[in-house]
Amino acid sequence: MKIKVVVAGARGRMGSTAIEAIEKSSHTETVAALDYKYGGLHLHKGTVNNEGIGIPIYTSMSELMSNHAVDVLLDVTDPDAVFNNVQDALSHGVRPVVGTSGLSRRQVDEISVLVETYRIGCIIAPNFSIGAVLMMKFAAQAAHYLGDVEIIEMHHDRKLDAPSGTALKTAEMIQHSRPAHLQGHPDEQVHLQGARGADIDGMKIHSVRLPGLLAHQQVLLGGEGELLTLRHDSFDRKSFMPGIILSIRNVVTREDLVYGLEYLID
Ligand SMILES: NC(=O)C1=CN([C@@H]2O[C@H](COP(=O)(O)OP(=O)(O)OC[C@H]3O[C@@H](n4cnc5c(N)ncnc54)[C@H](OP(=O)(O)O)[C@@H]3O)[C@@H](O)[C@H]2O)C=CC1
Ligand SMILES: O=C(O)C1=N[C@H](C(=O)O)C[C@H](O)C1
Repeated sequence: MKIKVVVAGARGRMGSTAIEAIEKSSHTETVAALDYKYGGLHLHKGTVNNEGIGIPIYTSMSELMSNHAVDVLLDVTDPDAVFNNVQDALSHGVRPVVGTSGLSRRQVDEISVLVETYRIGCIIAPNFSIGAVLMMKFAAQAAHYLGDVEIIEMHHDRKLDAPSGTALKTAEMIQHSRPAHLQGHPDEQVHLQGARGADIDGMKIHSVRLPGLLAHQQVLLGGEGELLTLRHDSFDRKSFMPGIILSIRNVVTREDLVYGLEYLID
């Protein structure tokens, strides 16, 4: 039996690539799209039609559930939509796999409580790319020895949130191995607001948005007379697909919340 997946954000860049990957896998199938508009229409290769071609679009989880058996919700929408979608899925017994960035720490904590209440699995993956997850793990390992860190994340100019979910998760992972401390000159003078980037425990995060980019991150770790640079590049959204399929297959086996793909890979 294939795992039945509903995709929220199915018309978008990630959603349409994910549907192709879900269809290609012998373990998964897409049964419907959850959207905020176009209910009653169908979606085929990212295009909405009224000819019944492709998967049906629903604007309510209850209506969707009364027409289809569903195991997993893949959410790749936007920061304003994701939290409601996850709450809705959990209350309908559907396991969320969340790729959407921009969830606050408080929202993640609330999702954790819901997961415990309903006792069904949920995976939140700030980055589905295995290479990016390795870069984050290596950065956390390296920060134990080289504790002065600056993160530069670079994305396409259609991205809504800054800093990226990946940069925030990287900083969070580094916080476990790096005691909080001031970096740079203690009497530093900033003459242009934002010049030194965002600050987490003294670590700096810089966000670049440009056409031509997709998703890239450098973690710079400085020591006396040396610099370690860890860099990851996603050149194609296909880089996220193995992580999505891994998450969908894994979430159906669990009853807890996983926040980060590093817990699914050794
Ligand atoms: N975890 C990971 O590895 C990755 C995560 N992402 C994240 O995934 C998200 C989507 O990225 P991307 O595909 O580039 O963005 P897109 O803007 O291309 O796609 C998002 C889609 O979601 C739709 N949408 C908005 N609100 C809702 C809603 N309430 N219900 C259903 N659909 C909705 C949008 O519709 P409309 O166009 O009408 O607004 C749009 O079609 C972002 O948060 C991004 O950061 C991206 C890449 C990798
Ligand atoms: O918006 C994107 O494109 C991406 N968003 C995620 C993030 O915020 O980290 C993951 C990846 O970087 C692509």
